[in-house]
Formats: sequence, C-alpha cells, structure tokens
Amino acid sequence: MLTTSDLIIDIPERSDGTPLSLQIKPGEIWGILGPNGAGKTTLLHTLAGLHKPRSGSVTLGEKNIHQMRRKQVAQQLAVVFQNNGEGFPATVLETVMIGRHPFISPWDIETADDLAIARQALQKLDLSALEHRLISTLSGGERQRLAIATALCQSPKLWLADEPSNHLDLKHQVQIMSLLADQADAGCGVVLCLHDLNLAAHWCNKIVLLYPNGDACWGDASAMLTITALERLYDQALTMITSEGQSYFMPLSSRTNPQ
Ligand SMILES: Nc1ncnc2c1ncn2[C@@H]1O[C@H](COP(=O)(O)OP(=O)(O)OP(=O)(O)O)[C@@H](O)[C@H]1O
Repeated sequence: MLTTSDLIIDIPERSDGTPLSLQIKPGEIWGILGPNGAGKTTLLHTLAGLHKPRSGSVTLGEKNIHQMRRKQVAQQLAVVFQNNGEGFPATVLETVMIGRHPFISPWDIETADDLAIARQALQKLDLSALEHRLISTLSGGERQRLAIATALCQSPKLWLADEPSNHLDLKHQVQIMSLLADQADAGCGVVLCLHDLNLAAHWCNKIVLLYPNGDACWGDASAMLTITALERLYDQALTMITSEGQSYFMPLSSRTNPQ
C-alpha cells in the first residue's frame, strides 16, 4: 500500500539519522510516537507526498508519490492535519464536500451521490445538526471532527492523521479511534501521529519511535511499547499499569497530589 525505502525526512540542520524502510499494509494501524520536534508531522507530510524527503523514496501502490499528480494521490489517501484553521468562509457541508473533489472533474459539480456520502460522513461524526453553520463558529472539537468527516468523505484507502484525538472529549476520542479501527478492518491502512501513549497501546498494531536526533525504530506495538524504550524516547520517567490485559502508561512526577 505505502512503502518507504531508506527514507530520510528533511529537517533543517538535523543529521540524517536512521533511514526509514516502512511497509504500511492494509488493515494495519501505525502510531508514530516521539517528543515535540522529533519530526512526526514532517514524516507524515513526507508520507503524504507534501514534503520532499532529503533522500530515499515513498511509494504509493507502485508509484513514487512525489512523481504522482496530487489528484491521483488524493483519490487514494487522506490527510488529517494537526491544525484545522479557518481557511476561507464556508459552511460545514461545503467543507466536508471538499472530500469529494478528487473524484469530480473540473467542469463537473457534485452529484446527489456525493452529497449523500458527505451527509453520511457528517452523521458519523455527530455533525449533521451543524451542516449549515460557518466553520468559523465551530468549537475546537467540532472542527477536528469536521476534518475527520472530510477525510471520511474522501473514501481513502490510506489515512494519514496528525493527532486525530486533538481537542476531542473522551467519548469522541473513542468514537474517532473506533472509526479508524473500522477503516483498518475494512482494508485501509492507517498512520497516526500520537502523543497519547494509551491510545497508541490500545489501538495501534505497529509503532514507529522517532527520536529528536533522527534515530528511529519500528515494529509490532507489543515489542515497541516498553517502559525502557518510552522513557528513553520522552526523557521522562514512566510507570505501566496492566488491567484486563491492557497496558496503561503514566508519567511519574516527584510532586504529590494536592490534598
Ligand atoms: N522550515 C523550517 N525551518 C527550520 N526548522 C524547521 C522547519 N520546519 C520544521 N522545523 C523543525 O523540524 C522539527 C520537526 O518538526 P515537526 O513538526 O515534524 O515535529 P513533531 O514531532 O511533529 O512535533 P510536535 O510534537 O511538537 O507536533 C522541529 O524541531 C521544527 O522546529
């Protein structure tokens, strides 16, 4: 589905680090973990073909993504960006319909089927009641759900999402992660930049650990999510609690709780 060969992401003034040779297959959920500035977003944008690598390549299907037309790429992969700014004045429905643009010729307009797909996506993300609202009036969480609805409307084979749980309350975090897991079950590949280790432990089957100096390692989640590796990654003491077969990670602090 998406492979990288000896990929070095281009972060100014940083040494090359570990060349990334990843194989993202249908049905897999990959979590990219690392501290602030490690390069998670840069890697995601490089996988999307939006950022040129320093060296190596990204192949989508059989083709080098950096040599594909954007429309062709957008017919296969969707990107959920970290910050969903206001862009230009548009309603929720107009915004989610952007997800259909890769499938519409420049001289055509959206069909009734496109509208139905868009409305289904809004419904799935609990946004139907807001379809006529201007996006400038949305809360942070509503805006995040709209970004995910727009990607869903695109019917991608591959999801690249930068901190998809940003701004979301607990119920919507579970809803979004379940939606992404359903997409993987339906044969999509899913790649997520995550700060929440517990979401990574619960939902991802593959993990990339990205270090600020460019070092990286990757593999099955069970092998990557260890206290030793994560403490080194974040330079932060952690503890792990296991409940009903599931691991939970907590940062340790010398401060005690206020009484
Ligand atoms: N145009 C640029 N010039 C110089 N440095 C840049 C530029 N763009 C990004 N960087 C640096 O590249 C590094 C990686 O940025 P990136 O956004 O990929 O990190 P991240 O792991 O996603 O971080 P966060 O967890 O804070 O979102 C950062 O140190 C950033 O400051």
